[in-house]
Amino acid sequence: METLVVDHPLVAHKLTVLRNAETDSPTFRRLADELVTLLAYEATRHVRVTDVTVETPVAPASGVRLAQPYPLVVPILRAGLGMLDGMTRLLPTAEVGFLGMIRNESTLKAETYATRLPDDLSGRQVYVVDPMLATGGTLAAAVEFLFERGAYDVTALCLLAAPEGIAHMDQVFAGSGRPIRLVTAAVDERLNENGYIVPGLGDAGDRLYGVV
Ligand SMILES: O=P(O)(O)OC[C@H]1O[C@H](OP(=O)(O)OP(=O)(O)O)[C@H](O)[C@@H]1O
Ligand SMILES: O=c1cc[nH]c(=O)[nH]1
Ligand SMILES: [Mg+2]
Repeated sequence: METLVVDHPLVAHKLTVLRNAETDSPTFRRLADELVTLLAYEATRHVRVTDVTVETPVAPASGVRLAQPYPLVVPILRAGLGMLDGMTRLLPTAEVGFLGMIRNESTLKAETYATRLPDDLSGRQVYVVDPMLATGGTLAAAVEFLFERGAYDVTALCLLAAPEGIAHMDQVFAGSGRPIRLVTAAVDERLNENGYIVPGLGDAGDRLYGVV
């Protein structure tokens, strides 16, 4: 998996506030939204465009516009919803599909409880948004699902990633031949015995939406 850690002082600043256990939920939501827009700028570097010519008030100018079919953005519920608006702000013509997944906190295995995606993703560029890549079980299952439906490539935007999760993705998709990219604000040290990212930011879903 091609991994890009966005190295920028504004990203580092916002991430530091997100990590702080004293940051309240409204601030956490706002900063997650701001951060994803900064990550999305890098994550869309490979978005497909077609050449066009427009008439400026002065002369013809060569340019580009987003190619069709437009990209598909897939938030992984629940925490990924906190990154959806920031993503569609940058890609307003994108379609949105939904994957509901939850990690069983005893086994750390991902379970899928909802899918609302186009049946045929042939040729589509897909952007998966989920704040946390921990063991990698959730993202691997999501990417497998998207490839089964024909996705052309998948770019994951995660606020934080663990080395174990990146290694898991590399192992699962070794030799798959399909482009998979990760854009993240930081790769942290490790996972703890409960599968939480260290130092991390805690449970992203709970910090966005409360403990349910
Ligand atoms: O890499 P993994 O070990 O699979 O863990 C990462 C997953 O855990 C979190 O979701 P969670 O299962 O807590 O669901 P939630 O969004 O409803 O809180 C996170 O948003 C990822 O989806
Ligand atoms: O640190 C972690 C790991 C998985 N899910 C989270 O929300 N946080
Ligand atoms: Mg959670």
